[in-house]
Amino acid sequence: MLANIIDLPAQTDHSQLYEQIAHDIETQGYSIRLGALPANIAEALLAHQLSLNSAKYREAGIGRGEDQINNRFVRTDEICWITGESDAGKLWLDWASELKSYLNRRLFLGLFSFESHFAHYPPGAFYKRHVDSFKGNTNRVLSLVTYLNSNWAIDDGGELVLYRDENDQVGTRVVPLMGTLALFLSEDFPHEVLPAARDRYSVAGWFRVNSSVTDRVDPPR
Ligand SMILES: O=C(O)CCC(=O)C(=O)O
Ligand SMILES: [Fe+2]
Repeated sequence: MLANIIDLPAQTDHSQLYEQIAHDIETQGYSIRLGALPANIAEALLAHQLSLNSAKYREAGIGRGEDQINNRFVRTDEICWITGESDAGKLWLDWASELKSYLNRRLFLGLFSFESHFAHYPPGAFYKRHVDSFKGNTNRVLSLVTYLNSNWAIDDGGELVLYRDENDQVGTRVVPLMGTLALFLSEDFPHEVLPAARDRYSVAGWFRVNSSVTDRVDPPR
C-alpha cells in the first residue's frame, strides 16, 4: 500500500476543481465534491496519519488559545495539527494555499491564512452540532474537510451532517469517503459528525481573514 503512493501520478493543474468549488460557494455557500482531492495527496495524507502514534494526538478542545476547554459532551475526537514538516503535510498545505489564492481572485474573500489538523474519531466518537465561527467573534471564514477512509459502508455511520441554517433539522449528509471534499462558509452552516462504527480519519481546516490590529498580532490557532 505504501509502495503505491510513489506510483500515483501527481496531478498539478487543479484549476478545474478550484473553479467548481468557487462556483459552488458562490451559488450555495458550500461545496461537496466526492473523491475530488487529488489521489496522490489523499494517499499521502492517509499514510502519514496512520503513521502518527497516539502521543502525537491530543484530545480535541473547543474554543481557542487559553480559553480552550475539553468538553467530552460536545466532541470526542483527537487531533494533530499539520505544520508542513512532513511531505504529506506540505502537499496538502500547498494545495490549500493554491485554493486560497484562487478563491481570493475569484470571490474576493480576502482569505489570509490556513490552519488544519488531522482528526481521528475512534468508534463511537462524535462532534455535536456546532458552527466553526461565531459572528463577530473569530476570523474563520471558510471551513474545509477531507476524508481519508476507503470502503466506507452506509451502516458505518460517521457522516458529516451539514445544515442550511439554524432551523434546518434535516441537513445534507456527507459520507466520509476517501478524497471527498466538504467546504462551507464557517459562520453560516451548523454541522455535526455522527458516531461511526469504525475508525474515522479526516483532515479539517479553516481559511481565516487577518484580524490583526495595529499593536496585536494574531497568528493562526
Ligand atoms: O469531520 C468532519 O466531518 C467535520 C469536523 C468538524 O466539524 C470540525 O472539526 O469542526
Ligand atoms: Fe466543525
